[in-house]
Amino acid sequence: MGEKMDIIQLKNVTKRYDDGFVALKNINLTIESGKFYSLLGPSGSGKSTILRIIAGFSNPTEGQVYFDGKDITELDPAKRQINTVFQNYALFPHLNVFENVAFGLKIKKRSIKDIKVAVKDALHMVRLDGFANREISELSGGQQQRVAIARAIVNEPKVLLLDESLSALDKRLRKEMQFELRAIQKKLGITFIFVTHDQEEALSMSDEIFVLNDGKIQQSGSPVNIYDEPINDFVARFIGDSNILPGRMIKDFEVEFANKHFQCADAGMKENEKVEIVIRPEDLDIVVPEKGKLVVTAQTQLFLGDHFEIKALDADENEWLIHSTNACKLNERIGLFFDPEDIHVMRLHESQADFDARLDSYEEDREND
Ligand SMILES: Nc1ncnc2c1ncn2[C@@H]1O[C@H](COP(=O)(O)OP(=O)(O)OP(=O)(O)O)[C@@H](O)[C@H]1O
Repeated sequence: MGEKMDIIQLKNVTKRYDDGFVALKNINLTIESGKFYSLLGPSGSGKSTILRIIAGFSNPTEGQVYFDGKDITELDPAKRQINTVFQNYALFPHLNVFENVAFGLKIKKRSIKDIKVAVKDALHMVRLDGFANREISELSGGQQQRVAIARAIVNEPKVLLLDESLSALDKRLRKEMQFELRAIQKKLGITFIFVTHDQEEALSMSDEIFVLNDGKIQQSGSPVNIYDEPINDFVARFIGDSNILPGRMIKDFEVEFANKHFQCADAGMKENEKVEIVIRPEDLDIVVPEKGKLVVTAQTQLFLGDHFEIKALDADENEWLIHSTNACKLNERIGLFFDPEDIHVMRLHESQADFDARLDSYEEDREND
């Protein structure tokens, strides 16, 4: 694979639908060739709208879309070197696997010989050798998914868009397809842009994640970067479990929360600036009370296979979530130990009430899924 280059750019893209609803607010993003990207966000955050704009099925109200440095904002979708795999796969039920995959090439009037070779290669790529003559109704969900991918990659797109395309699969198959998709992307070396509202899925598959909320990009970066350095409490809560507490910067590298002063790894904020601190549950170690930086009392404990999830209260009744490989005694004082770099300090961006309302609607949507 050659040098990394920018393949898609969205510049100041705003989308206002006919009813006046603004689904995207001044989106700027850059996609490099050969990488696996996820657009991650709750329902209604604008993920599919971005995908439709990249594919050309929808036009931005303001702003430009560039492909390989050329402005394609007004270009017909069929003329873009971009293919989409839709959530419902949109396979033709009356055509068999071969005919489904061959469809686009037939429209392009490629020779029968070429089509046969290309379809065979595409089916091989998605590990469906020998399935060419099967009817769509004779395939499992995962196999249909793979036919949909074969049908897209047979056109040799430079970019493949995948819209919530694993959401119809059961959990086990979904995991399998996550590995499979990632493997296909690596083999092909083309850019994948994957839409999901599942943070674990995005974290495990992507080179880069764009976290979206309310029509805006909240944060972009590698999975590790987004997990370890969430930029605001939306991202901190959306990605993984967190302990989030109000705090105050004392000075560089010193922060106050839970009525105590702690060393931290953050600097450059104003003295007395109000902040929020994030500590991930797996960064808390349980120690004897005398050695703890904080003393809490464990209230509940759940065994989750590879760790215990413990909920505990500190002296101010702040609740702490702890992931521990060892069990602890309930209703007894335990110490919590953490390193300065495990404290992540966030500046305040939005009111708690606004955030809570959004989180509630996100959780409702997940429950309805
Ligand atoms: N044609 C339309 N007219 C008006 N509003 C629309 C239209 N299409 C989408 N929207 C609104 O734009 C917002 C973003 O929609 P979009 O489908 O991009 O979200 P999403 O993040 O992909 O959500 P989901 O995960 O539920 O698919 C939503 O509030 C949606 O109701």
